[in-house]
Amino acid sequence: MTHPLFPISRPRRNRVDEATRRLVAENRLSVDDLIWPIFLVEGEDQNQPVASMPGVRRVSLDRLAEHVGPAAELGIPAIALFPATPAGKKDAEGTEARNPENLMCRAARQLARDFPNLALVGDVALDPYTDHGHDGVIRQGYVHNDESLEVLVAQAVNQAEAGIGIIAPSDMMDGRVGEIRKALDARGLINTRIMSYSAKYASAFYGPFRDAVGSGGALKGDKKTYQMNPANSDEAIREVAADLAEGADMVMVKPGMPYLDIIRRVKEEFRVPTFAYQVSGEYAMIEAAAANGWIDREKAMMESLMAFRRAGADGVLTYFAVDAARRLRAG
Ligand SMILES: NCc1[nH]cc(CCC(=O)O)c1CC(=O)O
Ligand SMILES: [Mg+2]
Repeated sequence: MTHPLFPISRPRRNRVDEATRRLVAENRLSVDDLIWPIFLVEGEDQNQPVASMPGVRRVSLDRLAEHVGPAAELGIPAIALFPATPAGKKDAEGTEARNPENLMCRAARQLARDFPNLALVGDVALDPYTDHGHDGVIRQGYVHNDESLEVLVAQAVNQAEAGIGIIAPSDMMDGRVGEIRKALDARGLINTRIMSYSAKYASAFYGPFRDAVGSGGALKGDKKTYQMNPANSDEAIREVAADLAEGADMVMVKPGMPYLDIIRRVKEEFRVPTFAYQVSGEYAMIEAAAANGWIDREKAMMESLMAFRRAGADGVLTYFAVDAARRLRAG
């Protein structure tokens, strides 16, 4: 049985050549949609490869301008900063997070000076600074919500005062967006934006990232008492609603590709700026398959990024940002 409209209707007509395909394309990916996560390391003249993330580097501050320059020139609007902290600067309370001279703050001041048009996204969570690798402080074996808030707020204010324009809490403590907003406003930082990792799942896809920042080996247990259960979807809607009510300006879903359904639901429900994080494990999978010759790296990269746009994401944090921007600029 053929479709009753066939052969009058032939869906393939609109796919017949490149010009027509371009005309009828429903979604577009642009350089404006990209946020590039970068890793910072202490020391001098450091540009270290991350084994599980081919092409991704950890750089010291004296090599930072050279690292970030191409992204700025390509017009990528924002970069997200992640510090690798030496073991000697970690403790149970994440004290280094409040140090105005910590690596992240020094990087922020330098970048704000060298690249004034580049938005800086600061990850707020204690895992770079805790010797147990958790995102908050531990009391009686439990990541204590309310006591963690105090440190996270101090961390957020510290970053904002160093020039981070977009504060991105990734810790998943309850109430942190509201407390951070209040503290920023109290200091007159009314235009410091909050991009909340609202629906962040306890995921196996963060493995290579924990390698990159050196928090993986340290992590005791898992993050299931604060990050979301991958089985849940309605809960993501409640999390986003709470963060928006507390003052989040933008929300994020993380990881990305395995959670496109969540992005779609969040976008449809709230119609607010919604971002996806294509996380380290997703990047590593594409790179590994490409290195084996099993998939075409560039095509898989561009297809994965378009998938986020189609799902409803306004932008994507992706380790592919620079390569994708080059590709988009080339036309
Ligand atoms: N709060 C820390 C944080 N911020 C971003 C990522 C992961 C990013 C990635 O995998 O690319 C993580 C790891 C975690 O929650 O353990
Ligand atoms: Mg929450």
